[in-house]
Amino acid sequence: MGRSDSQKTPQEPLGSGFGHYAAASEVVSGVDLSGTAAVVTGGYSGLGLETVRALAGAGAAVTVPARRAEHARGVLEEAGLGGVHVFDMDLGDQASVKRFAADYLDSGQRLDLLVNNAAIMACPETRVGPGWEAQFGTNHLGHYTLANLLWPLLADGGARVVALSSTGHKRSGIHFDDPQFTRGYDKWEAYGQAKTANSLFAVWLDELGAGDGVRAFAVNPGGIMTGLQRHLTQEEMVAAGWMDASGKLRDGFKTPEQGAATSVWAGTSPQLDGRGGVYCEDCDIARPTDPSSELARFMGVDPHAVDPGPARRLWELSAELTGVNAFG
Ligand SMILES: NC(=O)c1ccc[n+]([C@@H]2O[C@H](COP(=O)([O-])OP(=O)(O)OC[C@H]3O[C@@H](n4cnc5c(N)ncnc54)[C@H](O)[C@@H]3O)[C@@H](O)[C@H]2O)c1
Repeated sequence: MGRSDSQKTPQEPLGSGFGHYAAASEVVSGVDLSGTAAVVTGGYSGLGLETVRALAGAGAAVTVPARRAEHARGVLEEAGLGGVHVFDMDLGDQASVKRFAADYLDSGQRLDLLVNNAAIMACPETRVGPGWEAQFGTNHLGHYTLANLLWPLLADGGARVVALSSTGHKRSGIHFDDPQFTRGYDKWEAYGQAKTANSLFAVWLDELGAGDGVRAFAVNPGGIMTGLQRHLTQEEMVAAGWMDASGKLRDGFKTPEQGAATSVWAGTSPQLDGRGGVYCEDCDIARPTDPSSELARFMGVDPHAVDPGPARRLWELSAELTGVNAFG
């Protein structure tokens, strides 16, 4: 298990040929995923729903673990995706994650792709589980436990794991001295920590899993208006530079179907065979952030989000907090 440094995938683009606005359906056009199975968290709204649509459209059997399963079933049926399996799961509740993982393992299904897509963003200070900061507890620790408990199936299938990160990672590394923000809460710093955690999780899972053929990728989907912004006022979105005062989005925003493209690409592209542990955007491996570029706020990956040192330390912290570690 594990790899030597010389086998690491460089954080450099491959030239996938898909542009910024490629749609998820284009990425799987002509691709046959029948006989494969995927789990997509939060796969009934925003990017998750479009990820499910693309994967199921290409023939994959898709399961959506959902906090509101009845609601999720209704949405999926209305979207013409009634064949998608839906289970209950609240990522902020470790017992619920464990129940879902046990149910999935019992279901006899295989697992070729896990998309850790669900998240909350910039919420008011909230605690989950034993007092964990909600964005860290939900976006990172929930998915950490889910992937570790599904590890036997991931390893069986030589699966890929896709972890949704964000340009939000640029806002913060991991606060190893106070990961739960007990000394003062900042909603963007907490989202930044959680999205850095999603990326570092992919880096270290890839390190641990590559020997068993399991490869992991972090994905920045780009900017897309979805339910994720529910905790923000229009003034805050203007201040963030996402829209002008009239509410018009800045250039570069994507539709949800375009926003799902990089998740689908990272989960299925043969170009990534034998690679992993990298941060992707616009259907390619992202470049490291170029500080001289005007787009540096929105594009590229900051070194702290792909650094194996904190990635390993975060894994150890997560194992200690959750009591779960498939590699312990
Ligand atoms: N929309 C953007 O501009 C953007 C930008 C960068 C990254 N992302 C990332 O993309 C992913 C998808 O976001 P989206 O924009 O589609 O948002 P969304 O709000 O439409 O979807 C998030 C999903 O997560 C689910 N979820 C939230 N809390 C949960 C919990 N406790 N248990 C189970 N499920 C839970 C929600 O029910 C929802 O289905 C997120 O990881 C987000 O951080 C989005």
